[in-house]
Amino acid sequence: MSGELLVINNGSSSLKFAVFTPGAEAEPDALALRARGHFSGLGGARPHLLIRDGAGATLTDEALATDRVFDQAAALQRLLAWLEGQAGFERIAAVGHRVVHGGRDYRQPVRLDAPTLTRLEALTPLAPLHQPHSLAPARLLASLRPELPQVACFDTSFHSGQSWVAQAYALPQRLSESGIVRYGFHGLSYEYVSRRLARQLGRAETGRVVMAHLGNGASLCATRDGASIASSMGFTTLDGLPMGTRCGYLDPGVVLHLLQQEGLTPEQVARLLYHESGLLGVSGLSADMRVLLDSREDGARAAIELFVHRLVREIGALAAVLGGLDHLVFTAGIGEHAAPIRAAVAAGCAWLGLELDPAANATHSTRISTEASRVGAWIIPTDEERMIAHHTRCLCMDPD
Ligand SMILES: Nc1ncnc2c1ncn2[C@@H]1O[C@H](COP(=O)(O)OP(=O)(O)O)[C@@H](O)[C@H]1O
Ligand SMILES: CC(=O)OP(=O)(O)O
Ligand SMILES: [Mg+2]
Repeated sequence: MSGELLVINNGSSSLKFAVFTPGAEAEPDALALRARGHFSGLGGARPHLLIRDGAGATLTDEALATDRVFDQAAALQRLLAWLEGQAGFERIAAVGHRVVHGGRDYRQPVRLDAPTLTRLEALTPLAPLHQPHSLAPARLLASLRPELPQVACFDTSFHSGQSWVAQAYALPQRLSESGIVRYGFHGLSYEYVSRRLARQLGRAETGRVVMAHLGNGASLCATRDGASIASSMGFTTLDGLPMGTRCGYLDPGVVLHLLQQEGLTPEQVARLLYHESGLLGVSGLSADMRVLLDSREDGARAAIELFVHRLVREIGALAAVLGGLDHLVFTAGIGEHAAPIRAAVAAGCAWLGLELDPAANATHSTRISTEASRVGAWIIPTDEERMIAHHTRCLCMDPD
């Protein structure tokens, strides 16, 4: 395939993108990064755009217009204008999108045509913060360049081979059969990190691994020799760990209580659980871990304590499912950058045989456990965009 690959990773308040040139080999590492960009603070008071070239040099670093709401749609228009001015939109040969939910029907990356887009849009209630933002750019691009191949890469695919028992809820069978099961998310990140860990260890048999993707959304994934065994996220992106603004797992009785006793509407409950809970709700201060770590307020400390407690508890549960733990891997914004969080989690995992190397942790080294540690602890920066570019390349070169 000649031409470049555009990757769009659209989140609830951010849009990340990247441009890659495919190499001769169909390997993620063979893709040459041309540029990487990040629109942040979308829909808020301080939208911002940062673009770097493949070598990391800054191409654009600007505050975006605040005289009107700068949202995902505005970000996409700005991205297209930038592409025109740079390599030229015409040189883009295919576009890969991160789509959070593939539901029951999509277990692998898929070419996006009109019926597929419609089917994926129907999954919006299961990932309301993500699904619409992922699919809107695909619709716009399809209208601007109908001949341009577009590919959807799913967060859920990596987990689709889990055993039924890892996926099932203890609900009547007809509900499980209708698709109310655990799907798991952040799969593109886990797929990439898992490959990097294998590279670090020099073998594909990575053993019993728990990966912690700790960003705005946060989840854990247990793998055995690279295959997903269990995940902390379930049917929707609300489950599992507390996140920036999401509550994580909750007694379903709380939802019933809010609806029946407190008289909240379903929309109010959704707003509470998706947007007003998690680190933001507990701290009463911020969803941003940097702000919480810098704060001396009691709320900030409580939010961090709860976040770490739930992480340690869930890592223990996944270690039990794996029958032990060989490696613990940290990734995404908090996992890659927040040394105090990693230190607290590692302390809570000492009973599993994890011994942290504090100096390596403080300097964000790749391996952060001591030589003597029975469990290896690692920081492996994620690259969802590279993984999406890889799948897009594979699908557009070989439609089977
Ligand atoms: N240096 C840092 N120290 C602590 N937390 C950080 C740091 N840098 C980023 N983070 C946290 O990472 C989170 C965002 O992670 P990221 O992976 O970029 O999220 P997403 O891709 O889901 O938008 C935020 O909570 C942010 O505070
Ligand atoms: C699935 C999910 O929560 O994604 P993100 O971390 O990008 O919000
Ligand atoms: Mg993310």
